[in-house]
Amino acid sequence: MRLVGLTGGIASGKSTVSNLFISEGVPVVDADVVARDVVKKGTGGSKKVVKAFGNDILLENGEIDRARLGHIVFTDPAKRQLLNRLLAPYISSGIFWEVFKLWIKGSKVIILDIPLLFETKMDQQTSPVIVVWVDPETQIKRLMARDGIPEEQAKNKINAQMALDQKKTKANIVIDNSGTIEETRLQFQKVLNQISRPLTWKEYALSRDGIFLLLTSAVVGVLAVRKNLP
Ligand SMILES: CC(C)(COP(=O)(O)OP(=O)(O)OC[C@H]1O[C@@H](n2cnc3c(N)ncnc32)[C@H](O)[C@@H]1O)[C@@H](O)C(=O)NCCC(=O)NCCS
Ligand SMILES: Nc1ncnc2c1ncn2[C@@H]1O[C@H](COP(=O)(O)OP(=O)(O)OP(=O)(O)O)[C@@H](O)[C@H]1O
Repeated sequence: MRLVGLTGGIASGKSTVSNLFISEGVPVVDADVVARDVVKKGTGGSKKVVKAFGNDILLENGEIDRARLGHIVFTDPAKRQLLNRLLAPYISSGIFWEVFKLWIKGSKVIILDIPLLFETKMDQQTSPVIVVWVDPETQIKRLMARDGIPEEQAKNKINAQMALDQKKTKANIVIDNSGTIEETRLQFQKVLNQISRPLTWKEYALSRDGIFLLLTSAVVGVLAVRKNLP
């Protein structure tokens, strides 16, 4: 099974690219969806967040007021770190569970759409890592339009993450989503071909599965030889 990392900046187009993967039948685990599930009313995640941030962040129906919590954490780095620290274990086990279910179903390639892939070091579990890049002017325009927020708020959200240009330098594959959706689709097709081909022997040998297989074979081999020794 191959876990492919998909990341980028806020509103750079990760969901847009994820949807292209889904339309080609490649399953995607979306960390934002997992992050929403783990703070639903009554969950352990929700209780932790309310304990740390107070009842003020709750809506009348008992669900977390995401806009309000977002406003707090996107303007205060210490509060953001606190929220990240509280939710990280729930989010990573949620992602693990989604991957496990897909693995049981026999999925050979799974896309992990994780906005904070590098920040949480989850890039170490994925290969290759795809970064969806967009030029800064387009990013801010799309973010303001999508979330209906003013420029200052959009900048706060962008600055809450590792700089997109830095993410680009860490990528194995970059999709430039500054142009039209059609231009992105063309780049996507090439990436799809790239990740759908089987691993070469060298890639397999260097992958964790390959190393595991090699070590297991070595141990089994040694045990078998020792058993037959006089
Ligand atoms: C702050 C919250 C309440 C805002 O909720 P909201 O519904 O407005 O936004 P949504 O969840 O759809 O996130 C939108 C985008 O914001 C960015 N973002 C979300 N959380 C963070 C964060 N902690 N740090 C930096 N950027 C973030 C991501 O690019 C994400 O795609 C929410 O994002 C949250 O609970 N974040 C903490 C959990 C987390 O780390 N999520 C990211 C998954 S790796
Ligand atoms: N190539 C494009 N041309 C025009 N609009 C686009 C393009 N790609 C994405 N968009 C729009 O930009 C916005 C952000 O895109 P998208 O939601 O895919 O980003 P994202 O990286 O998943 O965001 P987030 O980090 O918040 O989850 C959306 O409104 C989307 O419709």
